[in-house]
Amino acid sequence: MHVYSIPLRTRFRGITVREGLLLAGPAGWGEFCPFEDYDDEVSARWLATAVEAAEVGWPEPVRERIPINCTVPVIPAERAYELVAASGCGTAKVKVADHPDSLPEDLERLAAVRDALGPDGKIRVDANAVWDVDTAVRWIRAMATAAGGLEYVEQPCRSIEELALVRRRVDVRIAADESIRRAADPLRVEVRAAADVAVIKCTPLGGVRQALRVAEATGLPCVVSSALESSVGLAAQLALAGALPELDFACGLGTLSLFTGDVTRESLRPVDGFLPVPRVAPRPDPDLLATYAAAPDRVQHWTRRYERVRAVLNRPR
Ligand SMILES: O=C(O)CCC(=O)C1=CC=C[C@@H](O)[C@@H]1C(=O)O
Ligand SMILES: [Mg+2]
Repeated sequence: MHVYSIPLRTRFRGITVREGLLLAGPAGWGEFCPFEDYDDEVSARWLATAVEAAEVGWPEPVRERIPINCTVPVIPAERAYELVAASGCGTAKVKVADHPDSLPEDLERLAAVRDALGPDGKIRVDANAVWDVDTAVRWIRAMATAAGGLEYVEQPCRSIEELALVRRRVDVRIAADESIRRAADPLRVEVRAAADVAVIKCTPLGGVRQALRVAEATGLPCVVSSALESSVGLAAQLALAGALPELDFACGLGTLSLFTGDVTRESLRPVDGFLPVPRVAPRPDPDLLATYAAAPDRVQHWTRRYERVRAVLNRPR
């Protein structure tokens, strides 16, 4: 087992350094990387994903390559333009609503992203559940205008009921993310009246097979999106995108561009807006593991966390 610690280029989801634990088994490498605010019960699903990769492997894919969206964090408009123009992606996902007065900056960033993508590009936004219904309706309309059209808006409000109300009042598609992955039972969330698209992440859902079941249960077209993994964890997400029966949208798996480094020489960075579907996770490189080795106290933290969560996962249910 190895614990990595890789600085991010920009703050994302409130963090500036990404940490995770890599483990190896007969089927390959897996990654256990729940964010710090997740307790052991929730983290058990994240561990199940790592264990599936290391001990069982993934189902056969039905496609060989996945279209990828570039992810635009909360950065100034000029930097957003450069990031999107350099990405080679035809779709961009823009993080918005980072603070209560963010609207003017968000609109500027969206206009810059449209300039970089050109008229044929697709732009989606992610509000991470911060708006109430009226704010969502107002801001989505303003953002759709500034962006010259939106492909969808991801999780504008917290509850499924609120998503349904927003959906009736705007003519932009709604995507559900937290509503699915943070549900007590993701197999039983009723999102069809509240959303047009389901965002599915195998890392927090308990593995590729479980994520395929959740995707089917939503009854919606799906987008696979990252949980900010190294290439080892991203490989599982690509296996999911490769195995979904239908895939109509670009996937949010280009997030290594947010990292300053990686644990493998075969980094899963998109080329011309696509990533291949790997059969196994890329092998970590000993020198890179040493470069990005976590400090001893963090290794101890992750080792203890792993042991506690393993006990939760092994508990008879
Ligand atoms: O979907 C993407 O383009 C990138 C992934 C992404 O946005 C996220 C990754 C990790 C944590 C989440 O807060 C965030 C999301 O909300 O989708
Ligand atoms: Mg999201």
